[in-house]
Amino acid sequence: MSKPITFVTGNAKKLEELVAILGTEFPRKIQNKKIDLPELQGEIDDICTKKALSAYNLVKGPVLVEDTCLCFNAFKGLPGPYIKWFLERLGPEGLHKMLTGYDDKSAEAVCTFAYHPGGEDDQVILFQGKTKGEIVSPRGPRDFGWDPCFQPKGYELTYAEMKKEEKNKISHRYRALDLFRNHFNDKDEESPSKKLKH
Ligand SMILES: O=P(O)(O)OP(=O)(O)OP(=O)(O)OC[C@H]1O[C@@H](n2cnc3c(O)ncnc32)[C@H](O)[C@@H]1O
Ligand SMILES: [Mg+2]
Repeated sequence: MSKPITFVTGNAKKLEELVAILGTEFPRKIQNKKIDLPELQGEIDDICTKKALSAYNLVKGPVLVEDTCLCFNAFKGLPGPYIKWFLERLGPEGLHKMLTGYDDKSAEAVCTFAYHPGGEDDQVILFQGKTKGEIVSPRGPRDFGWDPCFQPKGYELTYAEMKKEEKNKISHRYRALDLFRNHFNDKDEESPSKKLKH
């Protein structure tokens, strides 16, 4: 029997969505450790790889971490991995106001899971999912991050206004977890979609 995978996150909402998306069919047990790991500056793949390695150093077993970016196209990808600090200071209204003066309100939500299988010589594997959308004036409940100001492309509702099940069918997190799930189901080991060893 394989060891359980410890999902290390300080964010209860991420955990809630992971549990809902993976459902009961996922072949490995996932347990949670609530630690807000330090995140180094840099490009997303490096941030995630280092986050996974620091989680592995704490847990010394299979670990999973996740980092979420919100990338404004008008800002050439920023705030990206720094969205947490922008959101904390400015709120969803402020994120929308940042784009006043720019015609291009398009954005991309990017979720990267980093998995360390837990062995001393193992490498970190990344699974990345992206959902395109637009930054709008906030609408809907305020229980999860920037959900009120992100309206996915092709939808009339913001993530916050959508039913959880609906968000979980199209979200950046769903797409990343779909690759993660396939990795364990051995379906797409050689998939060309982003799955990199670090
Ligand atoms: O402990 P970790 O896993 O790092 O949790 P965190 O809350 O620090 O998360 P990040 O470092 O990935 O920062 C991402 C920011 O975006 C927010 N966020 C993440 N996923 C989101 C989603 O699906 N919808 C809305 N906001 C989200 C989250 O609350 C943070 O403010
Ligand atoms: Mg964080």
